Amino acid sequence: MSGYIEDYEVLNVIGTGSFGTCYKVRKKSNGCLYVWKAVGYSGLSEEKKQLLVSEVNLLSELQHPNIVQYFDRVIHKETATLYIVMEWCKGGDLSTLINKCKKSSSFLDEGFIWRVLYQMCRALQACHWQLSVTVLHRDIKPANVFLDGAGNVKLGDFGLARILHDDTSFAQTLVGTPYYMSPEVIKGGKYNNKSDIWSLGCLVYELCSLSPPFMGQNIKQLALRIKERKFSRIPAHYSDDLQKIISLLLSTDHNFRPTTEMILQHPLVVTNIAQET
Ligand SMILES: CNC(=O)c1c(C)[nH]c(/C=C2\C(=O)Nc3ccc(Cl)cc32)c1C
Repeated sequence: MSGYIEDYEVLNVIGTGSFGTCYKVRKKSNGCLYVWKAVGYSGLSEEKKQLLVSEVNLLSELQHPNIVQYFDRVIHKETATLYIVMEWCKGGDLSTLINKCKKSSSFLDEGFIWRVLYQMCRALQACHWQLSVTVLHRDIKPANVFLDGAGNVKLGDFGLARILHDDTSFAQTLVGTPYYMSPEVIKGGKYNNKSDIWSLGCLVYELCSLSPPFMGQNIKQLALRIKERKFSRIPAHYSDDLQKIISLLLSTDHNFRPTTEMILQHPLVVTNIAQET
């Protein structure tokens, strides 16, 4: 399905993510709110343009309560812009939530953090196994996790980095600081499903500590910290169970990192999620 830009009323800019600007829009035919991400494709080869459209078509097949739903795509040839129309998440993103906690010197509730872990695992499970091909998110971070109005946590903004940028290696990460980059990718290895699990571990850690587990003054120092895998315990008021599950997700060897299924069935998760529902 492909719509037209005239189908939508642009309300305001809500952010600039990887490879594009996001706008809050209203669809004229039903009055519903959506977000569209404007991605310029003028600099892409014909092959990459086809890849981009097929990638968006693949993502539109990903239908899951914990994945931001792709609804439509609009190709505006006059400006060589692809508009990707996605679900409106009225609760905003986790990066904004973390910044609010920092400003108010407060912490997120442990129960909320367990719910984020659980629902993000469900989202990754769908990405990794639901379709005929494995979809790796490749850019899990607080700014790409959203909250709807019903307490659901949603993974969004699938970094189209693999298409829009040739090299997603550590050294070539041009958009932001790669705090969540996994050890195997730093060493030049292939990004794999377990790399998403590492990033999820970094995300859960940051929800607790309001800072990433690994930081550095520069890319080189950050890479060293990640490879050394030394990180402080999450704040003392959070449970040992949460500390243990984060430590498991941050296993240096990706072979020892659990799959989404193993996490969802892990006794620590089952016990703590049962208390939440
Ligand atoms: C302060 N943040 C907001 O107000 C906010 C709200 C209420 N929603 C969003 C962002 C999105 C949103 O609501 N749906 C989205 C789908 C894809 C992407 Cl890349 C972003 C969004 C934002 C940034």
